[in-house]
Formats: sequence, C-alpha cells, structure tokens
Amino acid sequence: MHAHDPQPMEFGPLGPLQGSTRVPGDKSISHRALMFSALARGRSRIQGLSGGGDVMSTAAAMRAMGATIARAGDGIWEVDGVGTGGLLQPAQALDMGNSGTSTRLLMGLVATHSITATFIGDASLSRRPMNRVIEPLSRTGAEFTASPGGRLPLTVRGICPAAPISHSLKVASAQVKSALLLAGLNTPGVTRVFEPIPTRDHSERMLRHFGVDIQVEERDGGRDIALRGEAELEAREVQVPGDPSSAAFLAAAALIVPGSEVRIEGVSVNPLRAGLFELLQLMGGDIALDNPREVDGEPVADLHVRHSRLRGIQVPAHLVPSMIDEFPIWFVIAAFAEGTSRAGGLGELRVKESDRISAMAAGLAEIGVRAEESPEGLAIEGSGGAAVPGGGTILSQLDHRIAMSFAIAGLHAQRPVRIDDMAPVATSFPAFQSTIEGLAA
Ligand SMILES: O=C(O)C1=C[C@@H](OP(=O)(O)O)[C@@H](O)[C@H](O)C1
Ligand SMILES: C=C(OP(=O)(O)O)C(=O)O
Repeated sequence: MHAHDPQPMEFGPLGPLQGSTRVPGDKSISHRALMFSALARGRSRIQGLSGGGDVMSTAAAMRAMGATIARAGDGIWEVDGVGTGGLLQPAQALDMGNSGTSTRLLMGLVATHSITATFIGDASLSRRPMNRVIEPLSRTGAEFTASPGGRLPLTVRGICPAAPISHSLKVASAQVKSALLLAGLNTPGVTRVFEPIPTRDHSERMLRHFGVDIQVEERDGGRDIALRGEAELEAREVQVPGDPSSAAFLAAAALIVPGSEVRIEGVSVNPLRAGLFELLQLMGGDIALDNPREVDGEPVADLHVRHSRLRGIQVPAHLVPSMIDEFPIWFVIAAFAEGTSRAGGLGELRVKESDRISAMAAGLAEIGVRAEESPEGLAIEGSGGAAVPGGGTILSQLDHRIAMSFAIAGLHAQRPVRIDDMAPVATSFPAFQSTIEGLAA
C-alpha cells in the first residue's frame, strides 16, 4: 500500500552556499497545532504549517475524526474543531504513513474518546515500538490490540469517561509524554506526568496557548506536569516557527563547504530543541542566533552560519535529548572536524524511522569515513576539514534524515554520493534539494 517509486539521486560539490533562506514550519509544533485546533471549539488559523507528509498524515486523521481542515493560502490553514470529547468514529483505518509523532499522540487522543480506531503505517513505522504508549494508556481503561511486539497495525478502543493517570516516564520521550497529556484532555480530574529528563515541551506551551490549565514544576532535574482534564480548548491563531531539525541540514552545509555564509530566518530555538547549535558552537562553529524573539510562546531567532574549522568533541550527555533528531547530520559534521568525535547514550536512535546508529555507521563506511559503532553510540574520525572520499551508494531505509545527511556529505566529497531513494525527504522537507540549489546559485 505504501510502496513508492524510489528516487535515486547523486550529490556532489556545488560551490559555496550563500544567502538567506527559510525552512518549513516546525514538524513537532505543526502536528500539535493541527491536533489542538481540531479539538478546540470554533475556527483556528495556523500560519507556517509544515507541508511535509508527516503533518499531512495528522491532518487526514483529524479530518477522518470530524474536524474541517482547509488550506487558505501558502502555509495558512483554517481548522474548525469538534470540541473536547467530540471526536467522531473514523470510517476507515487511520493511515499514519511514516510518522511516529502522529501515531503516538493520536493514540492518546483516541484512548479517552468513545471511538475505536485502527492505526496503520508504512514498513518503517510498522517496525517501531508502541508499548511505551500502550502500557501507560491502558490504565485509562482504554483497550489495545497490537501486532506482535506492540507494533502497527494496532487498534485502540477508547473509553469515556476514562480514569486519570499518573505516570513517570521510563524513556525520555516527548511523544509518550504528549500522548498521556492528550489523553488527559477528555478525562475527569488531573492527569500527571513526571519526566526525569526534560524533553521538548511544545505540547505544554501550546496547550497553555489554547487555554488549558497545565502546571509544570521542576523537580530533581526533571519536570512534574499536571493537566486539569475535561478541558475546553479555545480556538486560536498559531504561528509555526521554522523547523530547527530542517535548518540543521543547511547549517551543516554552510559549516563544511568552504566559503559558505548562510542566514536561516525565523527558526525555533526552543532550548529543548537547540542542542545541536550549542554543540556546534562548542566545536568552534561560527553560528549566531540573531534577533531572538518569542512567537506564540516559542523562542525564535535567525541563524547566521559561516564555514568554520571544527574541533572534534565528546557530546555532553545533557545535550542529547535536545538534539535527538540531529544525530544523523551531526555524525556527518563530525566527519569534517579535526580528530575523533564521540557520542553515547543514544539507544533511542535505534528505534527511529531506521536504526540511525547502524544506518549512519554503514553510510559513513560507504563514503570512506572511519566510524566505530557501539551499542548506544558512535565514534567518528574527522577529516580536519578536507573533502571526504565520497562515492558509494547510501541506503536511505525510509528515513528522511539519513537521506538528507548523506546528501549534505556529498557537497564536500571527492566523488559524488549516491542516495538510493530521496523520496522519504518529503515527510519533513519537501523543498530540500531546491533550497540547497538556491543557496548554491
Ligand atoms: O514529540 C515530538 O514531536 C517528537 C519527539 C521525539 O521522539 P521521541 O518522543 O520518541 O523521543 C522526536 O524524535 C520526534 O521526531 C518528534
Ligand atoms: C523521529 C522522527 O519523527 P517521528 O518519530 O515523528 O516519525 C524524525 O522526524 O526524526
């Protein structure tokens, strides 16, 4: 059902990258903007929504459950919500495509409505673990029937009224946290989540923007979150900032291609998302966060990045959660630094769209970069700024971030790097190639 024609493509040097550009709306914030406005009463207006495939999977699911979602212009969407408790029984299985965030957050929403929904997805999503949400959500009284190993396809039989739950996260995961908070919206009483390690807090910030009573307190280095249920969300205007996880690829290109200087405007620099930029500064990268401001409760800045001599580094453990999706492109950046770079504590990377540790180790070997894989990490030997050998073919494995990371490596390689399939890039950054070409022109 999800088979697509592979789009093989070669990436070689294009010369220095120069000029200003923008990136798509933040994917995490876009999912939440659609879900919360679809749940609010009245008409919300979203500006800067990501047009990527993952966010469109969320839009299709919210429509299938009763919301009206219409595109009113470039990146502008209008959503008529159903009101908390008002989700309708979907007529067919909800197709989540490649999107883990859509799946796990919507499982939380469905769990506390009187509806039953089946979730399906592509081959990558169908390998990803869902027990991390099934187990805590089962305590609401909802029932789950999953494929072996807690995988898709799976069916959620929601319950209303549900029981409020109190849960301490076992893995640092904003998706699990958000699934439980979303389940709490249509539940009497207070839903509580404790996260020992803080993760991206877009759900908390945006629920507050939609008028929900949500309290966050710091405790023992983590966060206690309490959400008052039977919440009425009020329709809102939401402006979605640029996606730092997409900007990361352009920043990487500017850092490694000699002579480059690039500005990326209006990027989210939420401290729980901006770990990569801090790490690159520690490595000697010339990255400035200009014109800092706040947009609808989210910190935003313009990134100014220049080609830099980078020093290898051991990634400080406290930065890992705030750059969890940026490790594939960071491994590529490390391949151009001086000396060896190392990162550990990355077990979660093995359960993303691909096993990102082994996919990156295999790809780096393919382009002539020495890298050593360990159960939870990777060590990369850098070229000291010289072009890497390149050549070879990278298997993108239905993982947009693997495809984009090696495309960037090709921009400073002795021989072009071939990617077997660039189609997955459309899940988060459909204009990736044209944006790079625009900066090189
Ligand atoms: O909540 C979110 O929007 C996301 C949380 C992270 O996943 P985990 O919760 O599995 O760490 C991240 O990798 C994903 O791309 C988006
Ligand atoms: C892990 C990612 O997304 P998701 O979990 O939503 O599939 C990602 O975009 O890197």
